[in-house]
Amino acid sequence: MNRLEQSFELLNENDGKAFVPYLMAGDGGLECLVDRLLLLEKFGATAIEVGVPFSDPVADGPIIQNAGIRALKSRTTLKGIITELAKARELVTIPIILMTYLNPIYAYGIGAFVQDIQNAGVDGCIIPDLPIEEEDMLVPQLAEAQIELIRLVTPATPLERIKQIAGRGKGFLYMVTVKGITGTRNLFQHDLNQFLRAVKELSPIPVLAGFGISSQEQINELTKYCDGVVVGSRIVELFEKNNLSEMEILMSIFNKNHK
Ligand SMILES: O=P(O)(O)OC[C@@H](O)[C@@H](O)c1c[nH]c2ccccc12
Repeated sequence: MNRLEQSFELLNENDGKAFVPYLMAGDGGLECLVDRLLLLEKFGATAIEVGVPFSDPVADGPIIQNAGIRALKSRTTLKGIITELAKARELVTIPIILMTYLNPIYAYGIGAFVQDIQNAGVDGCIIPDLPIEEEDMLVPQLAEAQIELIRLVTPATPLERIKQIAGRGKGFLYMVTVKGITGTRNLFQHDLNQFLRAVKELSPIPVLAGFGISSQEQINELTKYCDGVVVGSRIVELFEKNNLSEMEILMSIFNKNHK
């Protein structure tokens, strides 16, 4: 069983909810990546989504776009990130999910990419611009390397397609909460809970909500209807401000040491 499946099994046994923070690799310099991953693990992360900076990040809002620009300015490369992740794997026990657009993988070479991330102990990938119709170019190799592709559905995805997408995955289904880009928001569409419930019903694997989540209130509300949350922009912002105490507070309900 893959590390991701294991983590979710453990959560289920304890009636727990998952917290998956996102960070941009190379923001603040690639040399701080391992320490940041360790910190997120200590604060109670279930798994960590590690973003690869890219020049045309079509799904990203301003906070993550800017983090990507900072990372690219400090000359972060996919190769460099994978090298750091291999070091992290010796210390970090929770699953690592690499989030990248397709283009950097393509430029790296698909075979080399899969082999290198497998050696680095990566457990999953999120590739937002890889539709299920095109998966064959990559997913068989990932499956062979025991790396899960985490697939996304959004409020614009028809129910029939949600069923199809959810039925393919093993790790978790990423439920995008908005028809839009990443970034903190105060309000969600009023029918979001209904949508979450419908997705949850259709999905044989855990469902995590992401996009626009930045407060404990939002987390408490959303996790009534799903198995956990992904938080990106808020975490990126707190790392940038070096406001680690606020990060610890945001994650405190997930930190078993505090219970
Ligand atoms: O930043 P937010 O609104 O908290 O959303 C999570 C998100 O950042 C992270 O999962 C992510 C960053 N870039 C992406 C691109 C596509 C899908 C997901 C992502």
